[in-house]
Amino acid sequence: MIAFDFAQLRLIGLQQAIASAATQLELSSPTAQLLRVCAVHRDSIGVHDGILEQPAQILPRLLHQLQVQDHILTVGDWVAAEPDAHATLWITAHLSPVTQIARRGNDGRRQLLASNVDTALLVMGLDEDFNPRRLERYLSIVLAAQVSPVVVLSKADVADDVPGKLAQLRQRLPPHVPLFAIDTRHAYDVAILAPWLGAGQTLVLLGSSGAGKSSLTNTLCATEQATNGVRHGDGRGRHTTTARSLHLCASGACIIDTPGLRSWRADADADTLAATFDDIAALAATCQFRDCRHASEPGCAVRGAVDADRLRNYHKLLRDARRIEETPLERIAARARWKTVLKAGLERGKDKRR
Ligand SMILES: Nc1nc2c(ncn2[C@@H]2O[C@H](COP(=O)(O)OP(=O)(O)OP(=O)(O)O)[C@@H](O)[C@H]2O)c(=O)[nH]1
Ligand SMILES: [Zn+2]
Repeated sequence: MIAFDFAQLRLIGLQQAIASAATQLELSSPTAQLLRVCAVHRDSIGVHDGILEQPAQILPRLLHQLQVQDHILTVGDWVAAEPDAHATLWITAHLSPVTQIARRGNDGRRQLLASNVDTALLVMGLDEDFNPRRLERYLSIVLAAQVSPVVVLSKADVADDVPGKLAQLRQRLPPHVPLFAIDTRHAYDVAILAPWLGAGQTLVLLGSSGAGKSSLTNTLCATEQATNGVRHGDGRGRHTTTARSLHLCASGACIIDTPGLRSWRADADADTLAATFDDIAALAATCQFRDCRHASEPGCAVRGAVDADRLRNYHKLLRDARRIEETPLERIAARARWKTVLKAGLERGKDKRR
C-alpha cells in the first residue's frame, strides 16, 4: 500500500492509470511515497513529489530487476521510494509507463527519452530552421510512442511566406496532426495550445536549437517563472525548489525539459516510420508491381500520388533505419558484397573496352 495526495501529484502530471497501479503496489514499508523522476544524474535520480525535488538512489534489487527488463529509469517515470534511517531516499519500485518516447541509438539499442508523456510539441522555426523532412523524422518517433504530436511553427511574426509553408506542411503531414504558426513569446498566440495544457497533462518540447523551445516554455509557464517557484493551486504560496527540468504551467499541465531530449537526433526505425507514412504503405499495397521500389517504375501507384520530396525522405529514412538495424557484422558482410559486385562490374567494363 502506498499513500499519496492525488491533487498534489496531479500538478506534476499524475495520470489515473498510474494512480490506480500505484494502489496495487505490494510494498513492505508504510512510509513509501509515490514520486516522479524529473532528472537522471550520473550518481543519483532526481525525484519530485509535486512540491520538492530530492535526490534518490535506486535499491540494488530494483536496479537488477530493471536491467532484466531492459529498462533504465527515465525522466517522467513514476516510482515508489522510502527513506532509510540516514535519510537517504531509496527507490524501491517502478510503475510501468503508459507511454515511452524512445529512439534507436547508433549502436542499435533503444534509448528511452521520456516516459508518461501525453503530448509532444514539435517546435520548428518558420525561418531557416524550416525543414519538413526533419519534422517528419520527429513525428514518426512521437506517433510510434502513441504520444499526441502538435506542430508549433515559431517565428510566424518575422518569417516570410508563412501561408505557403503552412500549406506545404499541411499537405505532407498526416491530417490529424494539429499545426499552428505562432510567435512563441506572446501569451495571446500561445493560448491556442490550451486544449493540450489541461490539468495533469505532461508535455515535452522537441526541436532544434534556437527553434523557440525555451521561449515557448517561458510563455506557457509565465506564472511559475514570475513567482519563482511558488506552489500553485492551494494559494498557500509554499516555497518550492522547482526542478529545472520540470516546469509547471498555470493551466495545471507540466512540461518536461531535459538536456537529453534537447540534443536528441531523431533516428527512427522502420516500424516507427510507418506511423508517419502510413498512406504510402496503403498505396504501396495497391501498386501493380509486387516488388516495386516506388522509385522509377512507370505507372507506380505511389509515385503518382505522393509528394516527390516526401517520398524521397521516406526512402532515405527507411535506408537509415535499415542501416541502424544491421549489426556491425552484417554491415561488414554487406560492404564485402558490394565490393564483389563493384569489382565484377569493373571487370565487365574492362572486358568491353578490350
Ligand atoms: N520573433 C520571434 N523570435 C522568437 C520566437 N521564438 C523564439 N524566438 C527567438 O529565437 C531565439 C531562440 O529561442 P529559444 O527559445 O532560446 O530557442 P530554444 O529552442 O530554446 O533553443 P535551445 O535552448 O538552444 O535548444 C531567441 O532569441 C528568441 O527570442 C518567435 O516566435 N518569434
Ligand atoms: Zn510502386
